[in-house]
Amino acid sequence: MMSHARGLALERFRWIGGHADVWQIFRDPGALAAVVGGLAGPFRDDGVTAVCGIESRGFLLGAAVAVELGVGFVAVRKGEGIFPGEKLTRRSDPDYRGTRQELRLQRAAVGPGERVLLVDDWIETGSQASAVRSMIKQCGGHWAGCTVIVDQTTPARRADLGVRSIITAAELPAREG
Ligand SMILES: O=P(O)(O)OC[C@H]1O[C@H](OP(=O)(O)OP(=O)(O)O)[C@H](O)[C@@H]1O
Ligand SMILES: Nc1ncnc2[nH]cnc12
Repeated sequence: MMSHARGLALERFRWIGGHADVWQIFRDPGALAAVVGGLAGPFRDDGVTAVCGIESRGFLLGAAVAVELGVGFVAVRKGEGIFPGEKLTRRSDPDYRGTRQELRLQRAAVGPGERVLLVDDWIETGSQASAVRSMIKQCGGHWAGCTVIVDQTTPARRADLGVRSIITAAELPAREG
C-alpha cells in the first residue's frame, strides 16, 4: 500500500523547465504535514537529540521534523549569509550541479555525544550530507543518519550515510522541459 506521505508527495511534485519543484509539496498543508511525519517516522525511537538541515530546503523541512521529534534544530549555512560566532567550515565535494559548496556550522550547536539526524528534501551525490557528517563528528557528535523526500543516490552512498526516504527518484514522473 502506498503511504500517505508518498502518495501526496508524488501528487504535488512537478518538473518545471527541467527542474524539480518540491516547493508545491510544501505549499499543500496536508502534503507538508504528511511528509514531515514520514521523514520523522523511521527515527522516532532512535534517540535523536538534534535535527540538522542544510540551507535552504533543508531549513524548512529540518525545523519541522525537529518539532515533530521534540528536539532542536542545527543550521548548516551555505554562501555568504551572516552566521555569528565560532564556526566549522567544509568545502563539499562536487554536488549534483558540480558545485563545491562552502558549508558552515556553528560549533556550539552540536555538543559531544549528541545524536544528530540530517533532514533534507533530496539526496543525489551525497556530497553535502557527507560534508555535514564530517563537521558533526568534529564537534564530537554522532551521525543518526539522513532522512529525505527523494532518494537519488547510489546503494553504496545510501548504506554509508544511513539514508531513509519517502520516495526514490525512479518513482518520479518522467522529467519534463
Ligand atoms: O546530494 P547532493 O548532490 O549533495 O545534493 C543535495 C542537496 O542539493 C539540494 O540543495 P541545493 O544545493 O539545490 O539548494 P537549495 O536547497 O537552496 O535549493 C538539496 O536540498 C540538498 O541539500
Ligand atoms: N536533481 C535534483 N533536483 C533538485 N534538488 C536536488 N538535490 C539533489 N539533486 C537534486
